[in-house]
Order: sequence, then C-alpha cells, then structure tokens
Amino acid sequence: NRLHATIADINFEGILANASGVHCQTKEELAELLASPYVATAVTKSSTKEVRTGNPKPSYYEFEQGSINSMGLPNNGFDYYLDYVSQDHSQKPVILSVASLSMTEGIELLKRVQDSDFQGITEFNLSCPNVVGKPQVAYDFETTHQILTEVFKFFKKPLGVKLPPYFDFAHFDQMADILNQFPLSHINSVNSIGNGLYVDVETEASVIKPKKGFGGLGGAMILPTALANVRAFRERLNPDIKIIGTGGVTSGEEVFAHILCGADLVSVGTELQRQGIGLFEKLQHELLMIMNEKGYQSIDEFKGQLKTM
Ligand SMILES: C=Cc1c(C(=O)O)[nH]c(=O)[nH]c1=O
Repeated sequence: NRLHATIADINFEGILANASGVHCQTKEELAELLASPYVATAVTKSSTKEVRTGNPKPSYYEFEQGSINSMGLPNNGFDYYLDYVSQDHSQKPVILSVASLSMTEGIELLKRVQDSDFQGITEFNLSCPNVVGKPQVAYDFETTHQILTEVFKFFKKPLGVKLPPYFDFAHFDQMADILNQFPLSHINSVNSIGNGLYVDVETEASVIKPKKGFGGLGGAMILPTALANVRAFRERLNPDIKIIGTGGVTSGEEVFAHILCGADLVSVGTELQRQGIGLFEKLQHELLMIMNEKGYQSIDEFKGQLKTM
C-alpha cells in the first residue's frame, strides 16, 4: 500500500483520520468512520470520567477561512469509549482520546486503560482550550513534565499526547526536551488555536455563546501554524515518537504538506465537519494524484523531506 504508517508497532493502512472532536462522539459515528476504506483509524472524542453535555449552544461556528468552537468537552464518558475501543473493529486500529480535566482524573483514567484489555493507542489530550476555568495543561511545562512522569510510572501501553500549537522557538525547544524524556508513541499536533474571537459585523456580536464568543480556531486559516508545529517537533523529537499532523487540511495538497513536514498520519477536523465522510475519498485521491505527478510510489519517499532555501 502506497499510503501506510506505523505507530507503536501498529500498522495503519492509509494515513487519514478524523480530528478528535469531529464525527466521533457516538459509537455510530466512530463505526461510520471505520467503515470508510479511506480512513486509516478513528480517534474518539476526548473522554472524561463523567458524561458531559458540554457548553451552551451555539458552541460551533463555521466561517469562510475556518471554524471556531467552544464545545466544552461534551462526551459520553470514559467507560463508553473504553468499551467501544476494546471491541474488535474490522481489524482497524482505533485511538482512545482521554482528556485531563485534572491531574488526578487524568491519572485515574489512564490507570483504568492500563488495567483494561485495550491494547491500542491512547492519546492524552493536554490541550483542551474550552473548559471554563481550566488552563491548557501543555502550556504549563512544569505541570506537563510532572504529569508525564507520574503516568509513565505505571502506563506501559502505547501513549501519545495531543498538543496545542506553540508559537515560539523557545517553547518548541522546551516542550520537545520534555517529550523526549518519555517513551511516547506519538504526538498529535495541533489542537485548535485557543481562544480566538470571531465577530459578526452585521449583528455586532460574537458567534458562539460560551466564554463571550472566545473559542478554539480550526480550518484552513490554521494551516501554517499546524505545519510549523509538525515540522518543529519532527526536527526536535526522537524518531521513535511519531507525529499525527492535524490542522488546516482541506485537500490533498495540505495532506501532502503535512507529510512533507514529517507527519505519519494526517487528521482532519473542520473540513470533515463541513463535508462529511466523503471527504476522505477526495483527500486520498488528490494525494495519490500529487504523488503520481511527482513520481512518488510511497509516502516514505517524501515524508519529512521538506526542503529549505
Ligand atoms: C477536548 C476538548 C476540546 C474542545 C472542546 O470540547 O471544546 N475543542 C477543541 O477545539 N479542542 C479540544 O481539545
């Protein structure tokens, strides 16, 4: 297969996935993702100990260049997703996303994953920007180091982290130094750009209800930030830590760009929300067309090979 990847000794046929949060809250949505031949894996909505309804609506809004969301971590509860990922899914891997509302809750949930039958990949979301009163863990380097140190005392299964975007070389360096200390399966970079604000000039109002309109930005407009983060971490992380590139993918071009920057898998959020599951066939077709034009037989020939001047 020309499109393949391996994370933590788990083989993926194809390289496309949903971004956690989109089309992944229910077992039906997850099953629909896995049923697509163009989807390599499905990532669950980040799960918390308790079921959460999330923030008041409207909490999601699409505009031409992207989207803004302050969903507030609505999910059907950790048990629901652990149960789902523990079942066999047509031989396709499923990634279990776990949120960290608090250090103790995150640790407790990961302990339950460790003690469960689930043998797949877990992704620890350290970057939810929309839980009122809760900072994004991964912007606090000391706390991040502390949590990962605690986790890896007991967690022996494949574990990755979902990161927020960083915007400063000192932060790329500091975060990579921390991550390289742990046997992580992967990073997923980037989560939405936290706390943007979209204003509707006609109504003179913000467009989502929670947090006075502040929310995480996604879609086309975050592509350069997403590519910068994928590239920066690819250059800094040890090669055993793979990368799921997320952010700004609307066509095969952006999938190609993410891979060129070093992504092993590529996940799609806003555009998937817009276009539905049919998008994956379009993305895979366009990627293969680009590879044919360039004479690439396999992903491995150009992965991480971004040229600079
Ligand atoms: C898990 C919560 C997240 C949410 C949310 O549920 O509000 N939105 C995002 O853009 N990223 C998240 O990580």
